[in-house]
Amino acid sequence: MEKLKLAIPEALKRTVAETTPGDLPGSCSSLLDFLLHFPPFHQMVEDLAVSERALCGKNKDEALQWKERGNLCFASKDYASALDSYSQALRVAPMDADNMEKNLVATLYLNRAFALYAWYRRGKANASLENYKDAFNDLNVAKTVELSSEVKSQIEGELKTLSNQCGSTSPRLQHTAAKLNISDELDDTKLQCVNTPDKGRGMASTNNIPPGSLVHTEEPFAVVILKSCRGTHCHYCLNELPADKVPCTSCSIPFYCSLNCQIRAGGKLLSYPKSYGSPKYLSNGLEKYVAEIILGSDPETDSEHIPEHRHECQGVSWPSVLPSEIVLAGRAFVKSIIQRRGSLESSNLTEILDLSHHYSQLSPESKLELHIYSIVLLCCLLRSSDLDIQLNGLSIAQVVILISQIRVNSMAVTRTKSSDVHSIVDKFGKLSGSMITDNVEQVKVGQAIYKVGSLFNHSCQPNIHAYFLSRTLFIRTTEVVAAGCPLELSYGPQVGQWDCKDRVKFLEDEYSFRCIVLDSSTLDCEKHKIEQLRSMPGTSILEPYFQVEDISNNYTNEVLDAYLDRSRLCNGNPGYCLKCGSYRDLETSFAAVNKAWKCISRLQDGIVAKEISRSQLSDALRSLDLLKSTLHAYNRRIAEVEDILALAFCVVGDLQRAKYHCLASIEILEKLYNSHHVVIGHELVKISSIQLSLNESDVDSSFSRMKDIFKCYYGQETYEIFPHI
Ligand SMILES: C[S@@+](CC[C@H](N)C(=O)[O-])C[C@H]1O[C@@H](n2cnc3c(N)ncnc32)[C@H](O)[C@@H]1O
Repeated sequence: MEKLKLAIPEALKRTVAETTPGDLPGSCSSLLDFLLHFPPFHQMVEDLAVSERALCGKNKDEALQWKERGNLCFASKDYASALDSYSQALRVAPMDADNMEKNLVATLYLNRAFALYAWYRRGKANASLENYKDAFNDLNVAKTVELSSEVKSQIEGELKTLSNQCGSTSPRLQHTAAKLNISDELDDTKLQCVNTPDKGRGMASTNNIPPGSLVHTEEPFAVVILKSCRGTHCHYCLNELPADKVPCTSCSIPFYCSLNCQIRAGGKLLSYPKSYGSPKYLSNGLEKYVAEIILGSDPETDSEHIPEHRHECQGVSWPSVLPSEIVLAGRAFVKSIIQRRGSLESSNLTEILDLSHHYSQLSPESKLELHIYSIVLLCCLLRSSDLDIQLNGLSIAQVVILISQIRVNSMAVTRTKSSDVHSIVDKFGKLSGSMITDNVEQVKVGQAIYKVGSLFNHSCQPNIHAYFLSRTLFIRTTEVVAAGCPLELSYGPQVGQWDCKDRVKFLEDEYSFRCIVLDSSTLDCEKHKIEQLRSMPGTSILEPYFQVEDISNNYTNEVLDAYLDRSRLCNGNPGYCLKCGSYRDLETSFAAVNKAWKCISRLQDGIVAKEISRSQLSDALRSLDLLKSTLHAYNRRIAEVEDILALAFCVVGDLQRAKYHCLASIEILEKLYNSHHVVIGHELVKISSIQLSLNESDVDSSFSRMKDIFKCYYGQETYEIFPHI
C-alpha cells in the first residue's frame, strides 16, 4: 500500500485530495488509469486474489502435521487439545471429494469423533474448556446411552463435580443461536424517521414509551468478524466457538459454531459423517441437542438469504489481509448486486446503502487511501466472484462512498464478558461458595451495518440502549420517552467512561460532529464542581481546573459564556486554587498522583498473578487516600480504585473490607450516573456476590435492584446475556 501511495504523482494526489463526492468518478477513473499502467499494482492484486498463490487455501501437509499433533494429544488423554488439533487439521485439509485427499478428511472427522466419542469425552473436553452448559448436556447423553450401571454412576459423580464447579463460577455464553420471541414485545411501539435541524435524519417515537421497552430489532445488512476474534468466535453468528467447531469447506480462514452457521455463511453443505448417529431413548431436550451437534439441524435457510462468505472463499488472501471495514464493504457491495440481480449501473453514489457519510470532511491522506482500497477491492471481487462487476470511475466512486458510509454507520457488535476470581480463590483455598464477580466488560467481536439501526443519532444523555444476541441488534428504552421525542444512543463507550475531551475527540474523529448535549451537561458538571470547591476548606483541587481549561481551549466563547463565569477563569492561573487563590505546586501534585497510580497498577498485577502481599495492599490504601485528597471526591478514577481494592480484598478473603470498598465505588458512580444506570447494575452484581458469600440478608434488596436495572436495559434477554445471574 505504501509503495503504491509513494508512486502516485503529486498532481494526481492533489486532485484526489480536493475531491467532493460529485467529482469522485473523475478522480477514481484517473487513479485507476495510473494504477493499471503500474506493474507493482498488478503484482499486488495477483498476490491478493489469485488462488494459485493463495495463502489461505487448503494445505494437505499442514493438515497432516495437525493430525499428528492431535494423535499425540489423544494418546496422552488431552482430549481438549486433540479436539482442537483435529479441528485445525480439518480447517486446512482439502475437502474436494474429487481429489485423493478425501480419505484424510474422513479420517480427521473420525478421529475427532473419537475425541468426542461416547459423549463422555466430549463432556470432559467441554468441561476443561469451561463450556459448562455443553459439558452438562454431553455427560447427560453419555449417562443415558451407557449400559453399564457402574459406569452410569461414575458419570453421575462427574456430573455432581461439574455442578459444584460451575455453581461457583459464571458459565460462558453458549454458542446456541439467539432464539427470539420478540414480536409481541415490539407490537406496541411505533418509530418514525424524522429530519432534525442539526443531526440529520434521526429516529423518534410516535407514542409514549415506558422504560425497558424493546423498540427495535434488526438483522445486519452485512457483518464481519474482527481479526482478533477469528480463532475464538463463530464467523457467522459471532458467538463463542464450541470444542467441535466447523471449518469452512474451501478455505482455511473461517470457523463456525455449527453446520447451520457454515451453510448460512458459505452456502455449501459439508458432507458430514453421520456414523455416530443419534442415540435412542433420549429426552426431547437432549435429542434436539444431539441432532444439533451431529447434523447441524435447524438450518434457517430462506430464499432471500445471501451467503456472505461465498465470494471470499477460494483460499485467496485478500479477505484476511485487507482491513475489516474493506472486507465488510465487499460483503455489502456483493449483497447489493445480488439483491438487484445485476450490476449497479447508476450515477447515484449513495445507492448501495442509503446512509449518511462525511467524505468531504476526510483528510487528503484518508481520501487517497479510500481511493486505493476501493480499486483494490473491486479488482479482488472481479477475480473472486462470478458477478457482473464493472471496473470504472463510477463503480469505484460507489465503493469509496460505501466505505465512507461504513465508517460513520457501522456498529461494533459486542459481547458481554464477565470474569471472576474463582480460579484465584481456588488456589488460595480461602473461600468457598459464591464469589465476587469481576468486571463485566463489553468485548468487540464484529463490525456490522444495520440499515435502520444506523438512523439512531447520538446523545451524551441517551434514552435508549443497544445490545446484541448473535448478530441481532436489540434496542431498548432506558427511560420514559414521550411521543415525538428523539430516540438517541450513546456512540462509543458509556457516558462517563471517558474524559470529556476524549469523547469530544472521538465523536469528531469518527463521526465528524460536536455533541451539543455533551457541551451543556459537561459544563453543568464542571460548574457544579466549582460550586463545591467554594464550600470546601482551603484545599486546592487539580481536576476541575484542568477540565475547565480544556473546554475553554476547545469551545467557542459564546457557548462558554452561557455556562461559566469567564472573569473567574481569566483571573485563574495554572496552579492557583479557583476558590481561595492559594498556590499549589502542580508538578509535585502530578508526580504524587502518578506514583499513586503505579501502586494501584502493582496491586492489579498482583491480582492477575494471584499473589497479593500485605505491602501491596497497604500501599494501595495509602494511594487511595492520596488520590482522594488531590482529585475531586467523585472522580471516576477513584471509583475504579475502590473497585480494584474490593477485588483485592476478595482475593485475600477479607470480604467485609471488599464490601466496604465496593459500596464506596457505588456511592461515587451514583453521583456520576443516575441510580438506575447499567453501570450501577454491574456494581450490584459484585456487591450481591459478596453479600451472598457473607450470608447477609440485605443481598435480596441488592439483587432485586440489580434485576430491575438489567430488565430495563436487556429485558427478557437478561438471562442470556448474564447467565450467571
Ligand atoms: C449513524 S449516523 C446517524 C444518522 C444520520 N443522522 C443520518 O442522517 O443518516 C451518524 C451521523 O449522524 C450525525 N449525528 C449523530 N448524532 C449527532 C449529534 N448528537 N450531533 C450532531 N450530529 C449527529 C453525524 O453526522 C454522524 O456522523
